[in-house]
Amino acid sequence: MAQLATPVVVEGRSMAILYGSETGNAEEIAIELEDMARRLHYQTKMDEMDSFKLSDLLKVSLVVFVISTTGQGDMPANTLNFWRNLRREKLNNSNCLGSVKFAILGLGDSGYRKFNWAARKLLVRLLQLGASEFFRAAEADERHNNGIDSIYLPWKEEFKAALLDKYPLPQGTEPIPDDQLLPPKYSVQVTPVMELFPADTSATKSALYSHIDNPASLSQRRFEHYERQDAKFPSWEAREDVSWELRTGKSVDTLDKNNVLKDHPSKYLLEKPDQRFEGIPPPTRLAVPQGVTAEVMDNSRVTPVDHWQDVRHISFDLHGDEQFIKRVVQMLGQSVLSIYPKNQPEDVHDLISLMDWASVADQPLEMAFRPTRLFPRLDGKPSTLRDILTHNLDITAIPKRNFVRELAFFTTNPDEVERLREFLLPGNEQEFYDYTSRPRRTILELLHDFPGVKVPVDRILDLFPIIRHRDFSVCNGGVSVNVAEYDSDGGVRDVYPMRIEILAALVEYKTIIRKPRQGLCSRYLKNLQPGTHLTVRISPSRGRNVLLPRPLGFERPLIAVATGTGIAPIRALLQERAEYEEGSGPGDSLLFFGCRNKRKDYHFAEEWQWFRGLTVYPCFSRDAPDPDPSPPSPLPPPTTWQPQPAKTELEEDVEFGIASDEEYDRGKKYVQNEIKHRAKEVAEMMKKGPIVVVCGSAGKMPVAVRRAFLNVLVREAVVKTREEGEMWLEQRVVYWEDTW
Ligand SMILES: Cc1cc2nc3c(=O)[nH]c(=O)nc-3n(C[C@H](O)[C@H](O)[C@H](O)COP(=O)(O)O)c2cc1C
Repeated sequence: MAQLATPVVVEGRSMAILYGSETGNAEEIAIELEDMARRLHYQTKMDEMDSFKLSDLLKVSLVVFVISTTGQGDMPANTLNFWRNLRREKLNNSNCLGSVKFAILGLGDSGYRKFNWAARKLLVRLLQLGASEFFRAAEADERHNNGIDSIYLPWKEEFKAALLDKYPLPQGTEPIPDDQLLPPKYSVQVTPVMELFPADTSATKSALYSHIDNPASLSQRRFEHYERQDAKFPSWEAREDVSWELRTGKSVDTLDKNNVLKDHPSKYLLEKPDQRFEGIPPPTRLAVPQGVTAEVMDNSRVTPVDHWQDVRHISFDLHGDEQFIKRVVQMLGQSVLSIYPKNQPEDVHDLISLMDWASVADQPLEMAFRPTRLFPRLDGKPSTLRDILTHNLDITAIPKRNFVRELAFFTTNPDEVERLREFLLPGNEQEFYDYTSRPRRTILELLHDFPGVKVPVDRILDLFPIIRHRDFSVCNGGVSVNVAEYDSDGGVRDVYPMRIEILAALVEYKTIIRKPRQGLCSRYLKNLQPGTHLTVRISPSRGRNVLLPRPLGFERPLIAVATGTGIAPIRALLQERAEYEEGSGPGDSLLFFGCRNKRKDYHFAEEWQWFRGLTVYPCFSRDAPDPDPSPPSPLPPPTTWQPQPAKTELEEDVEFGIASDEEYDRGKKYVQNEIKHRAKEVAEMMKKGPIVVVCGSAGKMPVAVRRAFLNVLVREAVVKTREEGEMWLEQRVVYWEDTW
């Protein structure tokens, strides 16, 4: 391993690097910036914005924010507390951040209407509170040729130069070069066996399998220690010998000395050994902040097996006290369920073998200092390396630059060092992309390609990314259907189970290296068995404020547009509205639902008839034109609309690569075309100031749908121009997009 180069502690030279990130890009950049700052001898603190108090900003000499924009110009979820504090009214005109010097790098996508809004909002507020910008802000754009790197990489170089220029290093101190290894940021240590069992100083390896003649042997006590921790994960000796047994067909109860029984630890296992490497990760739960217990009740595939996509309808019972259930009910129809996926046992085993970690894999770890996002075990027991690799670290993520850079320090093979460093040289971005992102190569696969790499255990938290939770829109709503207040004897329960459902499209694909791939969470969900208990989190979805308080919002008509699993939040909303039918009653609803085939992915088709006042226009993009053109709704087909030549700006959907009117006429139905096709009906509803909800994949669809609405408003003379139409949508309509 390379020699350590320790940054010098320089008085007053400190930097906080705070990130707001949904999918990890901002976090990766924050990690890189921290590395750069440490090499310039800054004392650093890098974390999610939410883990930082406002007053902490005053304690460091410089603050760098790396923040992406999500939703429709929204702040990422892990910044919301920080942002709420920053916006408190009583801070107005206080100049409370007068001593703070900051820089902002925003990440966004100029395909969205509110490009980099999170960074812009943050910048404005920090300046309002008296903070000063010590380096110019930049807005990286996913749309550029090299994605966010096109702006970020040159910005980083300029930023580094500015730091050295404005805050020079003390005389005699030089920046630490990139090819020298910095000390780890986090502290991980395998608990020494002697510390676990201090009385056992005379224990020797020969005692390992001989506790019959040495009843207090180290191995016996050590095994029992692990056994108590988690019956499913015995010590490494057990694993090694189980695989030996499977290979040789010999029994574990063999004699290793005359008349001494080799009492194998696997005798104590509660399950058959060969089950332990089947695809199901152990159900060990993590102490997720605000997490709740959910029990899987059902996990059914809703698309036929011959359909390209496996879509799951999964229901859970949440367990909590009355107060908790009431809180959840308040937001149920407009909430997201966060799931924390785990790695597969065979992948973990594979990594342990590759890294030669078998001898320590099942020993408890001491983590004096760990990343905020790395949640410990819920049962309070110390995590082992195998635990961390199973539940916390994303060993099948696509390797990022930080990972590859660090890895070069942990191989003794000079060819591997050269190859790894080559990836990161300026000009080799495409090569790196072709090796990693394009084929969606995983960290585990990369490590197989570089067999000389042996990562020391104390580096794992610095090196491997942490598993991110995945959010799923809840697809059921309403109060009465969800709360079971009585147990089977009719008595009131202390704990109220509450049913919560999601619709999850599993990500499975073939890449250019022709290996079938599965997302981490998809693989986890696919194997999730009814009866499994897991820790989840439930939180309001972003559009909630617009639609609540109930039932006010529900008195307005609804125009819902969904594609694919985007139907999930809309089903929840419709169920919520149905709750109020008896009272104030919801307005009429129109649903435009886009999918491929009527018989394959028309989710919840059989349910729509039960909603009063709902008209559904399904749009099947891959079905042949219906021989019977009558729509499945009681409304008469429109008579006034005629396809127009693509003359006006409003009709240039083709520019977006989406279906044109001609394609529509050939039977390719897309939601945006159908909206235009139903212009009269949509316009009538638009005049009533409806709630418009657009859910599904981000990108072209929401843009095309908004254009279709503008098209309708102009064609049907609700407004005169597109600009007026935009104002109509802003002011007269509640327009909510939930896309991902
Ligand atoms: C669902 C979704 C919504 C987004 N909304 C916006 C947006 O409103 N404005 C914008 O500039 N970028 C938007 N983006 C682009 C992200 O900001 C960009 O991909 C960024 O690199 C993500 O960084 P992160 O991984 O740190 O979250 C959106 C991306 C997604 C997936």
